Amino acid sequence: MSAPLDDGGAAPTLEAEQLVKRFGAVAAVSGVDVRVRAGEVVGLLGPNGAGKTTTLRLLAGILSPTSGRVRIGGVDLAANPLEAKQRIGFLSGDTQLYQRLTPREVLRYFGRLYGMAPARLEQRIEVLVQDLEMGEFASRPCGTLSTGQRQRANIARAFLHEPELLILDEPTNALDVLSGRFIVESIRRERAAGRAILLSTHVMSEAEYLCDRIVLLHEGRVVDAGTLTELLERTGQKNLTDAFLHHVERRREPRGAASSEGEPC
Ligand SMILES: Nc1ncnc2c1ncn2[C@@H]1O[C@H](COP(=O)(O)OP(=O)(O)OP(=O)(O)O)[C@@H](O)[C@H]1O
Repeated sequence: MSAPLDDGGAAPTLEAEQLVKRFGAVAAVSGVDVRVRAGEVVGLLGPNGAGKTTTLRLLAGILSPTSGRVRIGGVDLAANPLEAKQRIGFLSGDTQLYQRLTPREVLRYFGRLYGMAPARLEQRIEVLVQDLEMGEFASRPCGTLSTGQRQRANIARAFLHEPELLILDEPTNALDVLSGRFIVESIRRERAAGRAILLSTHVMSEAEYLCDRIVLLHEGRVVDAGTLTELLERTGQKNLTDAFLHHVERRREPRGAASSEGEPC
């Protein structure tokens, strides 16, 4: 099933329709629709191999879809990739910083790639160094930074050009509780500033706290989508972990054994 994942209202910043991605015989993504509006955090959840990273890469223009369409701020990603990508800040799960450059130098490098005016770029770097509390390590080579420090620098890179859409692949992966909460709060600030945010996570408590809507992906398809309240009501569960397990385990049952519970959206 695919879901429109939308509740009406203003035009979404991100709009993807019927995304399909095959790698040879592997159907990684099989007809996914996603919409995210300004000032909204949407969480993409699913078990390992569900297609989360592939979906985020398709939406960020890192991968081309086998079929389907993506628009960012109304700009078609396939037809105008440069214009569409200017509107995106992407945090990939495997982002590597240049080991010998400092976070400030990395940000300067990417700011130039984004075509930012020098004065604005320097101002943004200082704002991000302050907001993400990077002062202590912003002038040290990235190769010497801890996991949490590196992730702050990666997040700064995604936020740098004030894109209207943030696509974040597991932004708190491998971080301790304090560092994770710090990143979550920085994402909430970006939402308050009006950005549209799509992120993947395996941390259910984080999704419950942060996400305005949640999309559950399983075997490349959307199996449920909505607010936390809607997901809990539909599955009759008390928390997101149980709602998630409800969907995954239901799909593990032998063919024909799954209940006739209506598919939402
Ligand atoms: N380049 C590729 N070539 C072949 N298969 C791929 C490729 N990239 C992803 N896949 C397959 O597509 C499916 C979805 O993978 P994907 O990485 O998108 O899942 P995921 O939900 O992000 O998983 P995880 O939570 O483990 O990171 C998997 O079966 C994976 O093996």
